[in-house]
Amino acid sequence: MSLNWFERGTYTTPAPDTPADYVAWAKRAYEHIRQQQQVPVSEPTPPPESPPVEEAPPAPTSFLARAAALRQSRLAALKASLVTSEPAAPEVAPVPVPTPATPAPELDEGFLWSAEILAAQGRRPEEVTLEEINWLQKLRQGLAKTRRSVLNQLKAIVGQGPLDERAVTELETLLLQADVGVTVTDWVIQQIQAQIRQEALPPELALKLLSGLLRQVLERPYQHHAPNLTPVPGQLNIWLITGVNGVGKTTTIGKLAHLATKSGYKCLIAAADTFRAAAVEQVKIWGERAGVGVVSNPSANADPAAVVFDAIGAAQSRGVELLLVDTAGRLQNKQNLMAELQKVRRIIDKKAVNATVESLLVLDATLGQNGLRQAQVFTEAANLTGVILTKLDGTARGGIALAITQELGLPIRFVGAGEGLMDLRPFSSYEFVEALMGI
Ligand SMILES: Nc1nc2c(ncn2[C@@H]2O[C@H](COP(=O)(O)OP(=O)(O)OP(=O)(O)O)[C@@H](O)[C@H]2O)c(=O)[nH]1
Repeated sequence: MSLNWFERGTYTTPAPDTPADYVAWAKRAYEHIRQQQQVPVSEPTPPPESPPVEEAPPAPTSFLARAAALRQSRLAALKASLVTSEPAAPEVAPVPVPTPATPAPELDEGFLWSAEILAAQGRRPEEVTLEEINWLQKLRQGLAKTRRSVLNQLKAIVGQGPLDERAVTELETLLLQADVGVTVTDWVIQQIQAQIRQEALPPELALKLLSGLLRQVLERPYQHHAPNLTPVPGQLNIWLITGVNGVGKTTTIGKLAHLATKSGYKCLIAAADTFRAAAVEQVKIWGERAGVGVVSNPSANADPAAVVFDAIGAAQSRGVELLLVDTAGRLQNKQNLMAELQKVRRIIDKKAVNATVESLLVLDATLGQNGLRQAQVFTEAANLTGVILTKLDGTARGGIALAITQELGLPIRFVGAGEGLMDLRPFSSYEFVEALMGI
């Protein structure tokens, strides 16, 4: 099977020890990606005229400035080493360079940051793909608003030195502003206070402590749910995709279908949001983009359960492994919504006895705490097993991810950070917190 894009995997390679090792790792990953693209490594990185580090920027004083300067110097070292280790340009007639499927990677600060995140998780540079690097950069850019509006101030507080009571109060305000929610904020503050009562924390350790606490909150649902959500190959998996209209359900189904086909799964979509005719048309367009068939019923206001019935039949006869079911999301009438989702569920349980069923709620991150209230309704109606958080690219409320895991007790399974086919990936608490807090 090809690379499984649903798997987060646990990697065993030890993370690099020193900053220099991280640079070497990034260099190998960069060269590996360039080789995969069959583009000569030589042309895009002109030697720095004079190493940027030696251009004597004003002496950084704060912890944040020092960290940024350190990253810049690593980047300069990485570029320089790439240039010096190149073979001489071959003296052969130019061979037409195949057009790469995706543009050549930029060896920039974003690449280095992404490489560090992958290396720290025990990945090997030879396994890394450009899509992963691009995704991490996208996630980091997506969370930039949250980071800038709130968390940069937050880091400045913990980065200034030992935390006093005033700093703790400021921390509290900032976490609430990021839509982290009262419960999580209280818990984080309690933990931090317990720690600073014992010792004054240097800035680096205070930041680490904070990141660790945020990760703990995001990972709490794994006590009751598996940490990964991967379709079981060779059997039918049915994922019910629920959520209010406009949160990005259809787009998400298209993106999931794309991940599935890329990973080698046989995938099918059931257009069971029959309430709006346009919804069926939209889902068909996404199905086409992802190269996945769509089962629908052309008659107006067709019974969604009947569409699901037909789709299960088609899935079983075609050996489909992942059936994605688009459901209606109107909330005007909770009873109807509940009855409809329950009917769909009954059909699945009857007709696909052995299928692995997931019920995933799509939430729009830009709605912040309001999204959580919608979620309560679906929790009652749809027997939810996880959440997909969309539109992280357009919000300063990225902290809502923490409120979701805390308040709903459900794992975040995927995050969306853009409108393109590739802009959705399985959730990783490590990557999320690094993108949120990353310097
Ligand atoms: N910026 C951004 N936009 C997104 C994302 N996901 C979806 N969208 C946009 O959100 C809008 C609504 O997306 P849909 O997929 O149609 O939402 P829906 O929940 O299916 O809504 P209905 O079709 O009305 O049921 C579209 O313009 C999408 O392009 C995301 O991760 N980031």
